[in-house]
Amino acid sequence: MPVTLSYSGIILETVYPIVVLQRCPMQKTIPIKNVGMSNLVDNFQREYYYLRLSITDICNFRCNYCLPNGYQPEKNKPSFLTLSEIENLIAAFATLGAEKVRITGGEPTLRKDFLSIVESINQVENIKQIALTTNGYRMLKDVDDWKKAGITSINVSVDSLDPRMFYSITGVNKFDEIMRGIDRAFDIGYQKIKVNSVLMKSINDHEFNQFLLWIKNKPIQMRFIELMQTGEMDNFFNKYHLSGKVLEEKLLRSGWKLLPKSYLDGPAKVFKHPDYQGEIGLIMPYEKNFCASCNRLRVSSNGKLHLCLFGEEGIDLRDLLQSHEQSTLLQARIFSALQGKREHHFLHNGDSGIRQHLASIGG
Ligand SMILES: Nc1nc2c(ncn2[C@@H]2O[C@H](COP(=O)(O)OP(=O)(O)OP(=O)(O)O)[C@@H](O)[C@H]2O)c(=O)[nH]1
Ligand SMILES: C[S@@+](CC[C@H](N)C(=O)[O-])C[C@H]1O[C@@H](n2cnc3c(N)ncnc32)[C@H](O)[C@@H]1O
Ligand code: SF4
Ligand code: SF4
Repeated sequence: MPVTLSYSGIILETVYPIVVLQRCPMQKTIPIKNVGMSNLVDNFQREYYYLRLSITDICNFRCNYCLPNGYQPEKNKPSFLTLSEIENLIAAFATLGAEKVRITGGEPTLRKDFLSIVESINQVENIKQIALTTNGYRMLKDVDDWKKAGITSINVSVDSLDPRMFYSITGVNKFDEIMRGIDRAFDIGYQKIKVNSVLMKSINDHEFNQFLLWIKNKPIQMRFIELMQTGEMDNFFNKYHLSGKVLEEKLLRSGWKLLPKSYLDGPAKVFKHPDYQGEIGLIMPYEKNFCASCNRLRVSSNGKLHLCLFGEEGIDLRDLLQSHEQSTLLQARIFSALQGKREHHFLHNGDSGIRQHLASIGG
């Protein structure tokens, strides 16, 4: 059944009625609740203030859980969003209420115009945080420039504190340099660094106590991420997935306390202990209700809006990123698409949608 919606006086033709109909098969009037609101709110009353923007899917690492064979160039692939397309995109999201942009990839810092991208996002009114997720390859050399350009917070992936294991997971022998990059970030004034580690049974789970020791006197938020199943994994997931619940119980037993969350925070459950300067974050996407607090949307490096980390093909925005004058239409398309966002992922059924690996969208 076609449904006509309007946003800021513009008639929207498509509102993804199938999703809505599946939720209420008996209803003739479709209850789209958020029509006419200027902020990004979905049909489950979740609000979106946080955009994860992937600026490239190229990566120079070969993480065993992500790109075990390294980055494979594709023929006839669309080019990455240009600086001006990114400016138009961020301006539209900011008008819709986004306050935080996370730049991710692939490895985002490999883009030659990385600093210009950050600088231009920094000019957009209403954007309060520009965060970066990086493998840390360029951190030691470039973190000063990142800060000057406007990066407000950095998440860096370090899957092991043992340099040999680090090499075996990532395929890159840069452990010491990445550690020095983190130190440099503190030296130049970052108050906190978040470190991501994908939890893998018998690969790095035995390092938990070393990680604790590491953050005792450092303001690091050490995050353990449950391995998520993606299309390119064969037996990897079954062999190595470990629930973060075990760590949560351990933390609670030894006096760590769950901290409250801000509306701009990502999905980690964050714990604090009076004897530690650092914090522990657990990202547990297989936990019940993980998606209830979803506050983020994603745009891929070729300009597709992804409502969920897992799932659909993406909604092309690129034709509306060509000039500032298209902003209202662009906002309308984003708003309309959001009304089709699903309540949660279907990872429990082994369904990661089209997601072959997380480098394609930035995690
Ligand atoms: N399933 C799922 N995983 C997510 C989501 N957001 C982030 N992650 C995973 O969390 C891990 C860390 O992500 P980061 O890029 O560091 O960002 P974040 O945890 O959202 O960080 P903050 O914005 O600093 O709170 C990655 O492995 C992501 O794939 C999400 O919405 N759903
Ligand atoms: C896709 S990477 C992109 C940014 C950057 N290259 C990096 O590694 O930080 C973003 C995050 O996704 C995580 N990730 C990748 N594949 C994953 C998977 N299958 N399960 C859980 N986390 C994953 C990585 O550990 C990293 O922290
Ligand atoms: S997790 Fe990040 S660094 Fe590792 S292969 Fe994927 S995109 Fe590259
Ligand atoms: S899996 Fe999808 S719905 Fe759930 S938190 Fe992540 S992006 Fe949001």
